[in-house]
Amino acid sequence: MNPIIEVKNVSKAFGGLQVINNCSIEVAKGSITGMIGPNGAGKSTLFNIIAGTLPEDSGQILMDGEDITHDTPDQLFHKGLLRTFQIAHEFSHMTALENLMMVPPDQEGENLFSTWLKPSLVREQDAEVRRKALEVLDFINLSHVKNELAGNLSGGQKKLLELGRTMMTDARVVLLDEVAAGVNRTLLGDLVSNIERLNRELGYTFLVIEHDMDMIARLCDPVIVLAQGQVMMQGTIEQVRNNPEVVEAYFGNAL
Ligand SMILES: Nc1ncnc2c1ncn2[C@@H]1O[C@H](COP(=O)(O)OP(=O)(O)OP(=O)(O)O)[C@@H](O)[C@H]1O
Repeated sequence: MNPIIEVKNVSKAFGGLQVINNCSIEVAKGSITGMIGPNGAGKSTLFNIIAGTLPEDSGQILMDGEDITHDTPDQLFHKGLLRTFQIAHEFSHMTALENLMMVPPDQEGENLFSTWLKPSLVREQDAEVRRKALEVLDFINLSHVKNELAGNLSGGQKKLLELGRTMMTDARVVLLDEVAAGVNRTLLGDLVSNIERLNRELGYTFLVIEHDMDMIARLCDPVIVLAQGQVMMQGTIEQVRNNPEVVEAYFGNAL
């Protein structure tokens, strides 16, 4: 396997609570890797550590063999490692199109000095960003709501827009945290097929935390089961479902 992300012996405690316990995982390049586990298993904590928003106590994280353990979220963004976030409150007053156009870093148009010095360059870049944003809206099937305020979109459309935001940069690895929550079944289908297309057509690698087992089953291979801050097992969803220890100890009849 050719890992794009390697988590090596990472530990994290909150006060006296050891939440991540010498945990190691590998995410294969080009995979859609799922991460499941009972409440409190440490999934979000591990995500936050990988995404650079929470410091680990010990251990190392590599991306394509390069040490990214101490990178900030901004540095990771520039390296193509992104995490989807809910559309922040301030962005809910912007249209879907504007939300996408906000994403690219280092936009010349945002720099007053360059606006004044190189107006034609800024206009060209604005046009380019707009063209890309329209393409992304088309890809995620949201063209019909491009001028709608993001705050007025349905839960599922917001999730699609969040996914679209990752397409405005050259993402390589996308961390998805519970994207299925609150999304109706029809839009969930759209979301799943868009994730698959991004994976297949643009080569995105995904690491997905999800409680929705249907979504995990449709999308993810392999699936990592986290329990008490450690990997309990890793395998196909079938192997996970057929592992009596996993089922009995952690999921009851949920699988
Ligand atoms: N900032 C924090 N301070 C103190 N304890 C925390 C903090 N963040 C998480 N925890 C604790 O760490 C443990 C793991 O939480 P985490 O959110 O990583 O689990 P999870 O697997 O994502 O759970 P869920 O499926 O419920 O989202 C929990 O007991 C939680 O209460």
